Order: sequence, then structure tokens, then C-alpha cells
Amino acid sequence: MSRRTEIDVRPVTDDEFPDWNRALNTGFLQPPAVAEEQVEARRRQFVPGRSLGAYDGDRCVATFRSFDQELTAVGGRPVQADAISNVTVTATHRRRGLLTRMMAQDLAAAKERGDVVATLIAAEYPIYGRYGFGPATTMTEWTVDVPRAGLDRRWAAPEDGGRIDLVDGEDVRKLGPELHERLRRAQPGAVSRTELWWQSRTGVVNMNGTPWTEPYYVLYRSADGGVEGLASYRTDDHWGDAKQPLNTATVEWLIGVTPAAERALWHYLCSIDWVQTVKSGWRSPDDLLPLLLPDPRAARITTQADWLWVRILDVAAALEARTYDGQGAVVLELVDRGGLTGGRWRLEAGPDGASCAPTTESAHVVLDVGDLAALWLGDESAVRLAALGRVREERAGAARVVDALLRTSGRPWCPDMF
Ligand SMILES: CC(=O)SCCNC(=O)CCNC(=O)[C@H](O)C(C)(C)COP(=O)(O)OP(=O)(O)OC[C@H]1O[C@@H](n2cnc3c(N)ncnc32)[C@H](O)[C@@H]1OP(=O)(O)O
Repeated sequence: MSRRTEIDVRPVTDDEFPDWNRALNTGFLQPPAVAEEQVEARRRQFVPGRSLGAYDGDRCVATFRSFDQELTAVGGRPVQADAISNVTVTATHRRRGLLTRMMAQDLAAAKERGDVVATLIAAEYPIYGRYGFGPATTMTEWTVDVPRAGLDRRWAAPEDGGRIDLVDGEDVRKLGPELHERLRRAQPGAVSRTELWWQSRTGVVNMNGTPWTEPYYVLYRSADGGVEGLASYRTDDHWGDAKQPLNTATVEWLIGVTPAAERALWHYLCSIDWVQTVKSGWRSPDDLLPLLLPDPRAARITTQADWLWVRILDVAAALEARTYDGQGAVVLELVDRGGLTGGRWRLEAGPDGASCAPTTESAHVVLDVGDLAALWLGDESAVRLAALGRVREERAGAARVVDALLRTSGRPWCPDMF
């Protein structure tokens, strides 16, 4: 058996990429043989130098990939993010520090490049806090009991003069990217999407080898013809013993850039004949959906969990990138076991802008950099973290001051899995 010191962690080359995919599938408990077509599809995500592998001899036993991304801060400004994905260590080589080595290499390179944050979607909660990540957005899925919802199911057309149409994949590839850009530039916590995202969601590219079947795509146009909403959903074919339809419509993704678009799309989904249940897909925890229904209790929360994890790499840039409704100043002492951002920072912020810089003033609050990430997009409360002993007040009431500055009226949301 190899010892940890014999394992080489380094960027993979083009030639090594197929074998790296074997290791990736193995770590994610997928069939290890990856078809040539999938390897070629995934190669389109390959960024030289940013796909790491750990090698025991010439066998790849761990994978790690990062790529450039933009993350929308509170107020709408995008910050440069180091997006991390495809993290696996083969079962034979776990708990020997391989993830720690890959993460350290990647975060150091991201810091060196000037990235403001690193981002990821965590497979399991306990993995990434140790590296300075904090859960910064939440995902909620609702299951709607359609007959109970109270919407008028007699027709699916919006009542605002707009229209709903079923469209095909080509329309989605044409109209979707611009619509998504509008959404993500206005939505704190949202991230940029690649062309490949749209291609893989419309069957042009097959990344994972499972046979492609086309979903339904539905488009909302406002009364003046403006494209404001688009969704993808699938239905099953389920009938009860008394010959009653019990079908479920499962939303894969839904973009609405206006409340009217959201209202129209949810109304349409809840008025398809035979459909008794609508599963919402991964939405923002403050999505309009339940309150669009005359009986909001018809929408039951079936999943609620942490979603986007953020690791702040540049404290001043991150805190200056966002907007603040309140006015005030606070000195944060950051604990960073990764040694990338620690120390004392003075944030002075208000509706006209913010400045953040290192300071020698005494701290008002002491907290881990991962907890700052959870606060940064406005979803977490410093008062709550203080109650848990994770934010330490060095001045009475300082956690409330932090909340008054950082908390937001809308919750952050990341619609993407990457
Ligand atoms: C962004 C994404 O891609 S998310 C996908 C993450 N990947 C997976 O879940 C696939 C299955 N799991 C794995 O491949 C591996 O277990 C990994 C990648 C999660 C961890 O890799 P390892 O090389 O074993 O991690 P490493 O040895 O560096 O562990 C570092 C520390 O994290 C802890 N740790 C690692 N994984 C876990 C876990 N799943 N749960 C709890 N603690 C964990 C280790 O115990 C260790 O703690 P210590 O420093 O106190 O001893």
C-alpha cells in the first residue's frame, strides 16, 4: 500500500484526461468506464492547469476541478469566483489528506489570480467548513398538492395579456442565456452559466451517459411580447386504481425575471390536466410560489438545505462589492485556519458605498472566515451565530450592528448546481 508522501498532486494533462474521468466516476459511485463521447463532452470544461489529479504511481486516485465563474453580490455587482467541482478521492485513498492538498493548491492559485471568492455546492455538509467555506445560500423544494392549491385550473393562459407557449430546445438555447443573464445579474447568490450548460440541458451534449429524453419547455411572454420567463419540466405517467390521473410534473429549472412571469409559469404548471402534483425543483427559500397559491399550505416544503458554499479570498473586495441599506461601521476579527484572509478588518458602509481595510483598532466581533461567508450574502444572522458561540462579541450589541448592515430584504439564491 502506498504512503501519502508518495502520492503526487498535480494538474492533469490532456492525455491523462480520460483516466481522470475514470477516477471521477469511481469517486462519485458511477460506472468507472466512461464512454469516449462523455469524455469528449467533458473535455469542453477542461481548463489547463485547473483540473488536478492525485497519482499513486500512474493511477489517478483523486480529482478536483476549478473554473472561472461570476457570483452576484448583494446589490447586483458580480465578483470573480473560483468555482470548484468534481472533487473526489477514491475509496482506497481517503482520509490521508488528499483533498486537503488539492484544496490548498487550488485556493492558493485562486488568491494569487485575484479571485474574490471560491464557490462550490457541497455533497456533504461536514466537508468544507475546515477550508474556510460557509453555507451562503439555501435551497428549498416544494411539492404542490394541485387540487388543494385553489388556482383556477380551467385555463392555463395568464390573465395579464401575456402568453404561454411550449417551445423546443433550439428556442431555449436562443432565448435562455439572455434571460438567465437578466436573472443572475439581479439575484444575489446566482452564478454565471456557460453555453455548455444550455447545450447539456437541451440534449445537444451528453455529459453523464444516461439516455437523453426531451423535457417540456414553456415560455412566458408579457403583453408587449417581451420574453420574461422560461421553464423546463417533465411529467410521469401515473394513474390510480379508480382510473384517476395522479401525474406529477417535476420542474427542472424555472426562470422568471418578473413576478408576472413567475405567476404565469406556476399557474400554467398547476393547471395541466392530469397533473395532481407539481414538484418545484430547487428554488429560493423566499420564492413567491407558495404565496401565489390561494392556499399556500398546498405547497409543502419537501427539501430544504444549504446550497452554495462560499470561501472569501479577498475580504476587502468582497465587502466593498456589495451594497448596504443601513449605515455604520464595524471591526471584524477574522479567524482563517487557511491563512488567506485572517486579521482585523474595519468595514464602514452605507447606502452610498462601503470601504473595508485592515485595521489595528480593537475588534467588535470575532468570527471564522466561513461564518463571514454565510453572513456576506445576507442569509445568515450574526445574532444567531453569536447564540451558537460562533460569533464572539467583543462589544455588547455588536452582532446586531453586523446584522443591521449585512442582512438583506430578499434572500440570496443560487439556481445552479455545478
Ligand atoms: C464540490 C464537490 O465536488 S462536492 C463532492 C465531494 N465528493 C464526494 O462526496 C465524493 C465521496 N467522497 C470523497 O471522495 C472524499 O471522501 C472527500 C473528497 C469528500 C474527502 O477526501 P479525503 O482525501 O478523504 O479528505 P482529507 O483526507 O483531505 O480530509 C481532510 C479532513 O476532512 C475530513 N473529512 C473528509 N471528508 C469528510 C466527510 N465526508 N465527512 C466528514 N469529514 C470529512 C477528514 O476526516 C479530515 O479531517 P481531519 O483533518 O480532522 O483528520
